[in-house]
Amino acid sequence: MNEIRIFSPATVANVSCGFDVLGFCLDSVGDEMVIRKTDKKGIYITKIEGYDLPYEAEKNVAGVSALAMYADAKPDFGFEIEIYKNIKPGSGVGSSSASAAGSVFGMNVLLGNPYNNTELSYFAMKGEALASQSEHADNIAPALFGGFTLVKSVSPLEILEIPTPNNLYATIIHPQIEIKTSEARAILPKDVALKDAILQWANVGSLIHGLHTNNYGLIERSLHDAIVEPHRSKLIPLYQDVKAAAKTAGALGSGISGSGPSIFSLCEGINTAKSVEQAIRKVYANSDIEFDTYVSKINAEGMKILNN
Ligand SMILES: Nc1ncnc2c1ncn2[C@@H]1O[C@H](COP(=O)(O)OP(=O)(O)OP(=O)(O)O)[C@@H](O)[C@H]1O
Ligand SMILES: N[C@@H](CCO)C(=O)O
Repeated sequence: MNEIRIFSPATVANVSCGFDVLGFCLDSVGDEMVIRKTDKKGIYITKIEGYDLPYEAEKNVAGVSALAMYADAKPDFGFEIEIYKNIKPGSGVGSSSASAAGSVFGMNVLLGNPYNNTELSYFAMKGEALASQSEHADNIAPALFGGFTLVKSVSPLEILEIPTPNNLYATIIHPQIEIKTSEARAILPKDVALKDAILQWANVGSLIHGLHTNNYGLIERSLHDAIVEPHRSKLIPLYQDVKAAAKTAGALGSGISGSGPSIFSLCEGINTAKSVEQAIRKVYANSDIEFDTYVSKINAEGMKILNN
């Protein structure tokens, strides 16, 4: 195989209480990428469609992750990368991660799969760091592993796969503003109060237990963020109104998707997810804010090969 076309999924990071640790994969939105071998050694981004992004490999997250893997693999050929971007950069559903993870996933297949998903996540984090000025894997991991993931540690990198209840859906609303992850990280406090930390790790533990036991009530009671949301929600217009409308329409809970501005709601069943979508659309419909919404099942597979 000398060329591969893939679907590289959008992802939701943090998942309320799990800042920089938890994430899940979406299946209704993602980028497409083509990676092909070339005789010319090195990494070359040869086509970008959808959004205006750098062609220089060192300035594009897809190229940075690819270069990191290339330096380790040392093949006697090069790779060309085409990016067909559907995920708006700065939207909060892992646009940078879809590129960073997709390039190394595609290269790995063309190399005969010498690396596992944790090793691929390591390379992809190098690309993610270009976008967010920090190495975090909570979008990268669900994009590569699929489903829900927990990043146990970054150094050494250890990623845990968490079971996904089969009737869990996500409703996403994306107000058309851009929030760069690097900026949304810069406003966070360096220290947290012990009482908030206790609440946070209690919720992370109970959320994980709820996912393991298909306990939707426990998932609902765990979707709270005492540490990051109070600072970042100020960046998102009508955030509290969206949360309230989603809850009234039956959502288990809502939170900021990644660094925002997208807002996710987790729902039991597709009918509830669609009702929540209708309810939260009304919140922005009465404002001058452009937005889009979608409902997505949790994508248990992650990356998809489109040309095999
Ligand atoms: N291939 C790429 N895809 C997306 N963004 C890229 C890419 N290469 C460089 N960038 C830059 O990375 C930034 C987007 O990453 P950022 O992490 O801020 O947003 P996001 O990934 O969409 O959201 P989040 O990480 O919160 O889910 C933009 O400044 C964009 O110009
Ligand atoms: N955990 C990261 C995810 C960014 O998508 C942050 O919130 O800054």
